[in-house]
Amino acid sequence: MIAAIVVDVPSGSVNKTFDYKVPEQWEKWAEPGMRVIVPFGPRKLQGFILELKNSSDVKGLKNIIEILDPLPVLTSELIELGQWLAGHTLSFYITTYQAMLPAAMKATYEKFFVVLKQENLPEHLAVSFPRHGELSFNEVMKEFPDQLNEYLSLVKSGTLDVIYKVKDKANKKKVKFVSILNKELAAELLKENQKKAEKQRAVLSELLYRPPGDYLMQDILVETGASLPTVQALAKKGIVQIEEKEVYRDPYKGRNIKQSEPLPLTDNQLDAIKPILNSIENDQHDTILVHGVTGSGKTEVYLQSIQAVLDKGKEAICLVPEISLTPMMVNRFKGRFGSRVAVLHSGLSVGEKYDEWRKILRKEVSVVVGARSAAFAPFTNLGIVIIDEEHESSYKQEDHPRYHARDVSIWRGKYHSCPIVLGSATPSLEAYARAKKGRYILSELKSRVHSNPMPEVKIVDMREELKSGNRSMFSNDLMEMMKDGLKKREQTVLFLNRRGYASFILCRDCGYVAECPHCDISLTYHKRNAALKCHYCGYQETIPSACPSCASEHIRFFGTGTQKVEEELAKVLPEARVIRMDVDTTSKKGSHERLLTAFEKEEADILLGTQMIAKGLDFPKVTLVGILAADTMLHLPDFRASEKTFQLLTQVSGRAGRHELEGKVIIQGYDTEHYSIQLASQHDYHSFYDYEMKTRKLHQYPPFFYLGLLTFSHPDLMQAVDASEKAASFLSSRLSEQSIMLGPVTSPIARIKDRYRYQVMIKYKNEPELGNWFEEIIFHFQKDKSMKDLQITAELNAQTLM
Ligand SMILES: Nc1ncnc2c1ncn2[C@@H]1O[C@H](COP(=O)(O)OP(=O)(O)OP(=O)(O)O)[C@@H](O)[C@H]1O
Ligand SMILES: [Zn+2]
Ligand SMILES: [Zn+2]
Repeated sequence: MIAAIVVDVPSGSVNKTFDYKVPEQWEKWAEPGMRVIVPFGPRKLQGFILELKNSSDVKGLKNIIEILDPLPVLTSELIELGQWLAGHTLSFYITTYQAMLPAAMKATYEKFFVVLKQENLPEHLAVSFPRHGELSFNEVMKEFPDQLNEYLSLVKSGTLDVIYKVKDKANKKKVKFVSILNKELAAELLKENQKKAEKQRAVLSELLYRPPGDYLMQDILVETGASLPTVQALAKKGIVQIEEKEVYRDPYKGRNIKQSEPLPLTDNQLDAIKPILNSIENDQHDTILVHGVTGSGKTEVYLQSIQAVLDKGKEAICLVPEISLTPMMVNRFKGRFGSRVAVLHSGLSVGEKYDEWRKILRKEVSVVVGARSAAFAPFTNLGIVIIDEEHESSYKQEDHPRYHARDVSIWRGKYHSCPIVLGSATPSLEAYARAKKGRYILSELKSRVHSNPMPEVKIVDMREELKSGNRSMFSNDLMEMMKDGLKKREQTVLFLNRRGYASFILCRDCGYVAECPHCDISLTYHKRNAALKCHYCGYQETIPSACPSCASEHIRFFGTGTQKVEEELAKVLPEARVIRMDVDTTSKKGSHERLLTAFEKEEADILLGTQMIAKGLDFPKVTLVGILAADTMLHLPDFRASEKTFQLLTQVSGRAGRHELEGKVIIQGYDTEHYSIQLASQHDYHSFYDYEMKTRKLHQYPPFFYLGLLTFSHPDLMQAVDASEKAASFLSSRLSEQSIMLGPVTSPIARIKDRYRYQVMIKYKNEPELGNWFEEIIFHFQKDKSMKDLQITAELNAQTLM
């Protein structure tokens, strides 16, 4: 039997499968989708079996060394999806398959020195080798770095050899259980009245007191104060039995989740769910865009759609952006579907994620709630994929494979003939345009559930405030309303828009801004360790006390951070209890949840935070939302800047007045005339859509054109320019008339990690060969040995130009 295997070598010449022989003893259970270890040149590498066949054209095939999985980890659907995805995102097969699996299943490789000729090994090195004769390469690097050359020359002379070992990180958690094996012996021992076996007797009486069964060793030890050797002694005597069993690490263990029943849907919700249920009923693939204003009850529509899918014996995936995957959100799903829900998000440990994933593979759950990569959940009877907050940019992975969860989901929807639901209060222009064209079904929820009005929004121009003598970061209106809220014991959400808000160091005399010496980007100020950091390469330096350019002492931190707002709040509203949520206060595991729960229990009056409080929160007592610095994002070099601003303001405003109490919103900024701010304050998505579509059309941006992007980077500027020019001339002779080529030009960030970056952008409507041309370009430069420092990234449907 022959296996076609894709091997863990992400490089151009190996994006294909290799044939290996399946050793006889494994022929019975080898299956496509299993991970294997194979020899590859001098190394051992991980790979996936994609296909089994009877013959191969290749002579002298090597054997598979090991099959890692007892069952396939990639379903036949995922194998097919991976091949499509590799083409669609211009990535390697191996990279796409690895992206579908939890990180724990990705092999790591470790190098070892082994002794071939003991007699030639110098004494001072021989002592470092453990008895089994294998010394880890990493250990040498760490412990004896200056001996490395000596080791390497011994490899050359044949005294030592280097071997590679594959390490599988996917460890299962095993836990010890104990049970009574022989009741009579136990009873006998209990009767004895010796002092010395006191602890043993405590264990036995505890076990005999309980109904017969296996008990967690840990519990028994805690209960009786005995130690493990005590129980092991009992096991030796044949009185008890100790067993190791595999258990799942459950991140939500011990949590009390209130069960919820389906709510009777409002008329609006009934209208919105109709096309979804119709699609489920008829096993039909449709993409349905649910455009529902904030607080319109989209989640209930999702939950009841999922119920309909489960009733048919099928499975459901619900994707949620990482930052709104709050415990509150998880509880809504667990409350409805209980232990049938698995959760996948980055807050889980590698082991926890692996366990949640295996529950899916083993069909122990039928609902998955998770961030982007949950789109690959290995269900085999998928009945629906729901993408909440469809417009979120985090659904696009900005690293290989550069996939969009929406595209992956729609592919799967076609495969399983089931509906894909996209939901948002502020749909992406792409999705809404497709819905208008009839490619998606449009389902609108125009009003809030409790038929509350949308909150009243007031825009405040901070330049006017300054003119009238208010130098604080809060406008007079916002101050008044916060005070009012305090009096009425209602709650306030204060949102500080950080994205695009450079917290950099600026010299007030000469305008000098501290920049990274390796990247063309300003350094970010970190108060906690008084350092300046580069977010692209990790470079760090201490804050200068004088300007390096003019020696002035007026060099200081510029920009508003949440910490600063908190300090100011303490000055102007000392009686208010404030909870601050940002990367600093939520870095510890569980702190995110703790803070939100405290706010929910009304232990604070004001929730102050950044992007992480913008979405999904549903607190009945919140009546005021204040948005500080609403316009900062508008100045980013990003054609989506207006769209992102509109979405963010709408989402944040939507936190106010969701239940019985009416809500109010204050938007503060400097560029408040901008249409994205004005229209967000009027909750007018449709006018925003029309206006923004006109600008996109005028400037030939998505959704009217796709963006193809080729980025060249090289330590030598001229080489980067040269390569990009060659590529541009190659493309310009091939592109159709309708397409537009821009560049080569420097990338918006011209240098990262000492590599200069140049880009060529193609705006196109229909260019079926473009992917092939990009690959040809990459392949061409890969063959060119003089260009080995060149890196190229290619994208067919770029979301940003950064
Ligand atoms: N049919 C219903 N009857 C009563 N209450 C409902 C109903 N549907 C939803 N709700 C409640 O209305 C509130 C808002 O619903 P939900 O959070 O789902 O809105 P949403 O559309 O997801 O809003 P956002 O986009 O702002 O997150 C929730 O507290 C929810 O429990
Ligand atoms: Zn200066
Ligand atoms: Zn840097």
